[in-house]
Amino acid sequence: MSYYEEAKKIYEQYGVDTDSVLDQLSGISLSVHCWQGDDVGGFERPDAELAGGGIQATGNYPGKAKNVDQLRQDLEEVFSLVGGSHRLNLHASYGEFGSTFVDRDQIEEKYYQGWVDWGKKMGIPLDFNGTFFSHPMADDGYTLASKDERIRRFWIEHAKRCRKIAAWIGEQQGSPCILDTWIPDGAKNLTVDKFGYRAILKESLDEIFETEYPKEFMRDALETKLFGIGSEAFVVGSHEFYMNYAARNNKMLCIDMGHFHTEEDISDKLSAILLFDDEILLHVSRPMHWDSDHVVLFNDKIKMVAEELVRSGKLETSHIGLDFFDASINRIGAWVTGIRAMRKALLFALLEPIDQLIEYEESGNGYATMALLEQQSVLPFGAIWDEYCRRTNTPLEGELIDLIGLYEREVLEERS
Ligand SMILES: C[C@H](O)[C@H](O)[C@@H](O)C(=O)CO
Ligand SMILES: [Mn+2]
Repeated sequence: MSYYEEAKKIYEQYGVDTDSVLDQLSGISLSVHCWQGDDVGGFERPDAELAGGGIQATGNYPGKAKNVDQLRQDLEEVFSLVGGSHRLNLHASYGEFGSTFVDRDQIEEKYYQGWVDWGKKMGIPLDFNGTFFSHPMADDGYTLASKDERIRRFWIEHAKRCRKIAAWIGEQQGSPCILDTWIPDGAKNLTVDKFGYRAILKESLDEIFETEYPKEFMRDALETKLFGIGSEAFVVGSHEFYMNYAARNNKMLCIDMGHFHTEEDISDKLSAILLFDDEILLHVSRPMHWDSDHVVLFNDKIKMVAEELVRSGKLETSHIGLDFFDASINRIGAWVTGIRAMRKALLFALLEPIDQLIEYEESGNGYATMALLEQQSVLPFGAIWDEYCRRTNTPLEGELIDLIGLYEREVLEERS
């Protein structure tokens, strides 16, 4: 009997059918962020770099993608090493702009046609993000909440164009494009007129959302945040702000695991949000002391998020995006590790004997609930994961270091 067959029998004793779990797992889409490949630089200008905006990429590992072709090449490598269904989450700054500079308030559909075509060829639908940072018009810390009307209008125009582009992408690919809006607006020091800034942001959003797009083409998500580098004292688009805005305006919340106090249990927020909202967008990340965007690992926090999605029965209407960027290590390895870690967490959660756990809980047998969860942690999960890799024609864990090393030597080291 194979290792998998043995493991399957063990899970059967808990009423879990591993074959149907593996089928279910393949169908869950993970939206892979394009920005791990070039440290959030984008391709608006040669050698563009992430600047300002309360986020930071640290490290200078060689081989980063310097143009769209290199990024696609890297992504194709990544997708060959991770199994299951995926989407690509594209930032507006990654368009194909040619040799002329195209400012953010001038972007149009045509700059993203190449990505849509590539996505269709790869069987990978796209999601989209407005880029409200790394730009002189964001240098004073405010974009959509700016008190400078010229700056505010510039970013409103960007946001409107992003929505139009997202709807166009969704229509072309036959799958709704999730548009995430994250703005860096906030202040390093004490801010007196918080109410005023938030009122301006609300006004900007109201105008941006005046145009309705069909749900089958695009959906809007708003990303909340507690603090950022350079916005330690005040973030306009806080959790409470967007919770209220989203609820009253029928928008989706984006919950980034790095955007809360590091001691907060992000997983606990999910059932509270999903009870009232049909959909949610997650930015799965691994904050270390701050919103550091470390590579996601198969750790307790990720497991707890995956468990909540499965236990709440809301996996179908949850959009799982990844948001990490580590410039200090092999970027392909970073991507692959993070994507696979999220997939492992989902598998781990899907293998739970939920009905039995609930039965114990409802009968007041707290010890049995705890004991059953402890048993789960020592079941042969690795055998099921290996089988998933086999069924999706992707490498086993033990093969990754060599494969990624090979790509590094053959491709990344050739980049000047
Ligand atoms: C690049 C992304 O837009 C960014 O990471 C955003 O999602 C965020 O989390 C900012 O802290
Ligand atoms: Mn994020």
